[in-house]
Amino acid sequence: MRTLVTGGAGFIGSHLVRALLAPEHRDGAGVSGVTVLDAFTYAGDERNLRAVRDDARLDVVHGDIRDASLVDTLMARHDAVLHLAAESHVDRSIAAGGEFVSTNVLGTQTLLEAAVRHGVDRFVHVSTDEVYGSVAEGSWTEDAPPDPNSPYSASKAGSDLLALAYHRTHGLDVRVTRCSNNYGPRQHPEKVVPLFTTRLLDGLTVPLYGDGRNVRDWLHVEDHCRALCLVLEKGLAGRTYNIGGGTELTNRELTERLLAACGATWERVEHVPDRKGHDLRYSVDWSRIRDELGYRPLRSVDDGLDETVAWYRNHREEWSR
Ligand SMILES: NC(=O)c1ccc[n+]([C@@H]2O[C@H](COP(=O)([O-])OP(=O)(O)OC[C@H]3O[C@@H](n4cnc5c(N)ncnc54)[C@H](O)[C@@H]3O)[C@@H](O)[C@H]2O)c1
Ligand SMILES: Cc1cn([C@H]2C[C@H](O)[C@@H](COP(=O)(O)OP(=O)(O)O[C@H]3O[C@H](CO)[C@@H](O)[C@H](O)[C@H]3O)O2)c(=O)[nH]c1=O
Repeated sequence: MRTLVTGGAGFIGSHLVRALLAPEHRDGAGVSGVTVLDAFTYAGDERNLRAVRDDARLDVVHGDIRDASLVDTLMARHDAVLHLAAESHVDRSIAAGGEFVSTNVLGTQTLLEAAVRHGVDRFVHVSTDEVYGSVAEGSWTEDAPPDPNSPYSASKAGSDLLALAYHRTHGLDVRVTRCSNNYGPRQHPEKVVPLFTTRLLDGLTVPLYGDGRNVRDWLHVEDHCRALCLVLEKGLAGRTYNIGGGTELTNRELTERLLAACGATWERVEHVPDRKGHDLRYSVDWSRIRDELGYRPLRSVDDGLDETVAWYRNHREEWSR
């Protein structure tokens, strides 16, 4: 199975490419080769793929998912698509939403059209728990209707609905995943874990939004990538799968752990005005992927965060952007 990974030079995409090319994974996923399609925006980075760049099974194409002609040419040569390319940062979508609609909605639609035209076997659309909106208590199942609040999450919800519509209308084998907050090595320092970690290691303060009581579920990027491989191998057409990490933390609790791991104290925390429309809590019920596909997270947040901080400490100079 020749697999096209969009956004494969980004944070999650590059971990996924490494997982797909790993020897222990080769047979299970039946992946014979991987093509990365990535526009190398500010979020894409050649260094993310350094570990696999000499692998003959990997082809990296610099290009845009909105380029219909390029997408058509590539789709003709692939059996499966793992679609991760997106504008991914909520704060940027609040500052300017245009690229979010353009890449996340229109880019996804461009890929879906070409996938139908070329009879692609499987199309895994990687989405987010943010499409459900905030939940005060309990957790959203896959049956909850989308109710997004930020321009980012609205653009992702639009792309999810389009993906499912191409399944219902054209019979395309689409599988949608909605995961919680990823963390791990090589994440862009705009996101809270690498932002706080790199700033603390550099002796700077960290900006905690509002009262810091917002809750996120934390998912190690390697657990997420294992889940995506399971969905690619064993998922069902037209089905949506929530993916969680199993540990919810308030931002204050997360900050506390990062301060400890970096050897810093609360004096380094700056309380700054809240994010506009800041969702209080995200939480997904991921029993479907557990019961149907056998997924469970293997990485504990305690070890995972410590390892992540250690990674940034060990790669500080190389990774300063
Ligand atoms: N990071 C998270 O916690 C998280 C959680 C849930 C879902 N997701 C979703 O997972 C996917 C990957 O997220 P990430 O954190 O790795 O994002 P990222 O910002 O690190 O990477 C996105 C990649 O997409 C590429 N890209 C952007 N626009 C493009 C375009 N028009 N054409 C081709 N490539 C383009 C970028 O160059 C980059 O390499 C996204 O779809 C995101 O919505 C992320
Ligand atoms: C950047 C930043 C963030 N925060 C807070 C806001 C959030 O409550 C929490 C996490 O913020 P971020 O790292 O930006 O992640 P969040 O907005 O939850 O969105 C992430 O997680 C989503 C999944 O839930 C993904 O779909 C998004 O692509 C990803 O960016 O930390 C701060 O307090 N200070 C900051 O400087």
